[in-house]
Amino acid sequence: MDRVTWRTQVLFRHLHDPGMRRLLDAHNLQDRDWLFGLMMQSKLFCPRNVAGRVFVSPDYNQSMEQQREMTMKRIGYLLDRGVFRGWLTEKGPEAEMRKLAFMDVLAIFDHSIAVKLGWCNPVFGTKRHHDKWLRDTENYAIKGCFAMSELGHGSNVRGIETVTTYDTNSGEFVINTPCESAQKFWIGGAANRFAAFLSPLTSGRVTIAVSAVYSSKIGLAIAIRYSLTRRAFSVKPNGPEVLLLDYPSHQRRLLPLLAKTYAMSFAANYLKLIYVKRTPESNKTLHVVSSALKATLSWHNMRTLQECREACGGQGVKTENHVGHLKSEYDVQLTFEGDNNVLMQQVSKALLGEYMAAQKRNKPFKGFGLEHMNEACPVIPSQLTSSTLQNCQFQMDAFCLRERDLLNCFALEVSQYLKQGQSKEYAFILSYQLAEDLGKAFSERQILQTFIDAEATVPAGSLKDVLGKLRSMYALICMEEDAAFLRYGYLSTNNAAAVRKEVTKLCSELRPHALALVSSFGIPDAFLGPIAFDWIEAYSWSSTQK
Ligand SMILES: CCCCCCCCCCCCC/C=C/C(=O)SCCNC(=O)CCNC(=O)[C@H](O)C(C)(C)COP(=O)(O)OP(=O)(O)OC[C@H]1O[C@@H](n2cnc3c(N)ncnc32)[C@H](O)[C@@H]1OP(=O)(O)O
Ligand SMILES: Cc1cc2nc3c(=O)[nH]c(=O)nc-3n(C[C@H](O)[C@H](O)[C@H](O)COP(=O)(O)OP(=O)(O)OC[C@H]3O[C@@H](n4cnc5c(N)ncnc54)[C@H](O)[C@@H]3O)c2cc1C
Repeated sequence: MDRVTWRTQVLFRHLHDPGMRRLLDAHNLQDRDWLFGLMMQSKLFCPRNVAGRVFVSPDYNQSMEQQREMTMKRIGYLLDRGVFRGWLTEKGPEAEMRKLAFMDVLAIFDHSIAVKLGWCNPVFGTKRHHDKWLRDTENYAIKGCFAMSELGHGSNVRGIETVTTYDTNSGEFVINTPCESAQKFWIGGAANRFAAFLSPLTSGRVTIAVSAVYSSKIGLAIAIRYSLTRRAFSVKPNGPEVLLLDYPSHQRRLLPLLAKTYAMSFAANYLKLIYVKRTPESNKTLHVVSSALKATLSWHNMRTLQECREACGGQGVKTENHVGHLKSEYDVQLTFEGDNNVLMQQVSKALLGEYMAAQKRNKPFKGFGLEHMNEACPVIPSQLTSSTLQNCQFQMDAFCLRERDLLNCFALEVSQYLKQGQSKEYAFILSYQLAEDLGKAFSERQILQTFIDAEATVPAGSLKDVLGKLRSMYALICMEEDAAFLRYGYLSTNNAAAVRKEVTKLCSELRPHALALVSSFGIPDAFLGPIAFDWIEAYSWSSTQK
C-alpha cells in the first residue's frame, strides 16, 4: 500500500464527526468507553500486538472447555469492577439503558460472553422470589438457566410436554418428563400459565436485535477500511492499481449495507427505548415490534457479514480479521430466542388482528403505526426525478402504500379461505406469501420512521446532509430489492429503473464519506482486525517473526 494513502488514512481517522457517533450509540457513551477500556487493559481479553497496534479478541483456537473457563474468568473480572451492579436489582429506564449499553460493548468483544450474561440468569416470579434471588443472581453467587425448549418443541411453545404439578403434601413442584421428546433441550447456562409467560423472551430479542447491528458495524468497519487501502488491477497500461472502493461494483456491494446498518441502528435504539419504558398495556406492541426487529436485524447482519467477508477476499476468512468468524458466531441468532420466520408470523398475525378489530368496531386503525391507513391512500408520481426520489415524504408514502395494500390483500385472502370453510389457523397458513410480504413491509416502514425521527434531531449542516443521503439510500435500496413494489404495481418499470439509477448515484455521493461513516460506529480500533489498518506492516516478514 502506498504511504500517501496510509498517511491520508491516519489523518482521516479522526475526521469522523463525534456527533454522528452520539447519534448512533445514542446513550451511555462514557459508560461504553469505560467498559472498552476495562477490557483493553486486562490480559484476560487476550491483547495482541500486531505491528505496533493492539487488538483484543478471544482465542477461538482454544478448546470449548478452555473458552468456557475464560468466559467465566472474564465475567469474574468484570463483576469485581462493578460492571453488573444493578443489572437485576435496579429498576427503571436509566439502569436498563446502562445495562443495554454494556451488553452492546460485550457483544462487540465476544458473542458468547454477552449471551452468557444476557440470558443465563433469568429470574421469573413475584416480588417474594425477586427479593430472595435477585441480589445473589446479580453477583453471580447463583447461576440460573431458562429451560423452555424441548427436543420435540422449540418454536411451538404450546406444544411443550413437560408437566409440572404442585404436591401440597410435600410443598414441592413435581416436574414430569412424560416421553423422550419432552426432554428439556438447549438449556443455555444449564447445565415459565401464555403471553405473560412468554414476555420475558422479549428482553432477549431486544438484545439480539441490537447486538446484530453492532456485529454488522464490525464487519463493515473492517471491510470498508480494507477497501480503502486494498488495490486490484489497473485500468490503463502501467497505471496504478485501483482502490477496491473506487470500483462502482464494490461501492454497490457495501454502501447500501452501510446505509441499512445506519437505519437499523436507529431502529435498535428505538426498540431499547420502548423496552425500558414498557408497561402492561404496551406489552403486545413491544412483542410485535421486537419480533419484527429481532428477525430483520439479525437477518441483515448475516447478509452483511457474508458480503463483507467476500469483500475482504481471503483475508476475510482469517479469524483475527473477525468477519468470517462473526458469521458462525451470529448465525444462531436467526434461531434462538424465537426462529425468525416464526416471529415474523407474529407480526402479520397481529396486524391482521388489528385490521379485523378496526373493521369490526368500525373505528380508525390504532396501534402498530397503522394510523397512516386512516389517511387518504398515497399517490406515487408517474415521473420520479432525483429530488423526488430523495424526498423523505415520497419515501414514506411508498412504504405506507406497500404496507396498506398488502394488509388489505392479506385480510381479503384470509377471509376468502374462511368462506371456503378453512379454519382461521389454516387460512392464515395458506396465506403465508402475503403474510411474509406484509411482515417485511411493516418492519421496513418502522425502520424508515426511526431514521426520519433521528434525522429530525440534527440541525441543518453537513451531518444532516450525509444522514439524508443515507436515509435515501436505505429507502431506495429497500424499494429496489423488494419485488412487491413491482409485483403489486406500487412502482412502474420506469420508476423501478429510476430507483436503481438513483442508488448508483447515491453510492458515488456517499463514497467520499465512507471512512468517516464507519469511524463513527464508536468501536475502538482494538476491536477490529489488522486488515482494517496497515496490513502490509501487520503481515510483513519482520512483524510475523515477533
Ligand atoms: C451477542 C448476543 C446479544 C446479547 C445477548 C443477550 C442475551 C439474550 C439473548 C440470548 C439467548 C441465548 C439463549 C437462547 C434462549 C432461547 O432460545 S429461550 C427459548 C426461545 N423460544 C422461543 O422464543 C419460542 C418461540 N415461540 C413463541 O414465542 C410462541 O410459541 C409464539 C410463536 C409466539 C406463540 O405462538 P402461538 O402458540 O401460535 O400463540 P399466538 O396465538 O401466536 O400467541 C398468543 C398470544 O400471546 C401473544 N404473545 C406471544 N408471545 C408474546 C411475548 N413474548 N410477549 C407478549 N405477548 C406475546 C401473542 O401476540 C398472542 O396475543 P393475542 O393475539 O392478543 O392473543
Ligand atoms: C445455541 C442455542 C441456545 C439455546 N438456548 C436455549 C435456552 O437457554 N433455553 C431454551 O428454552 N431454548 C434455547 N434454545 C432453543 C431455541 O429457542 C430453539 O431452537 C428455537 O426456539 C427454535 O425451535 P426449534 O429448534 O425446535 O426449531 P423448530 O421450531 O423445529 O423450527 C424448525 C423450522 O421449522 C420452521 N417452522 C416452525 N414452525 C413453523 C410454522 N408454524 N410455519 C412455518 N414454518 C415453521 C421454522 O421456521 C424452522 O425453519 C437454544 C437454541 C440454540 C441453538
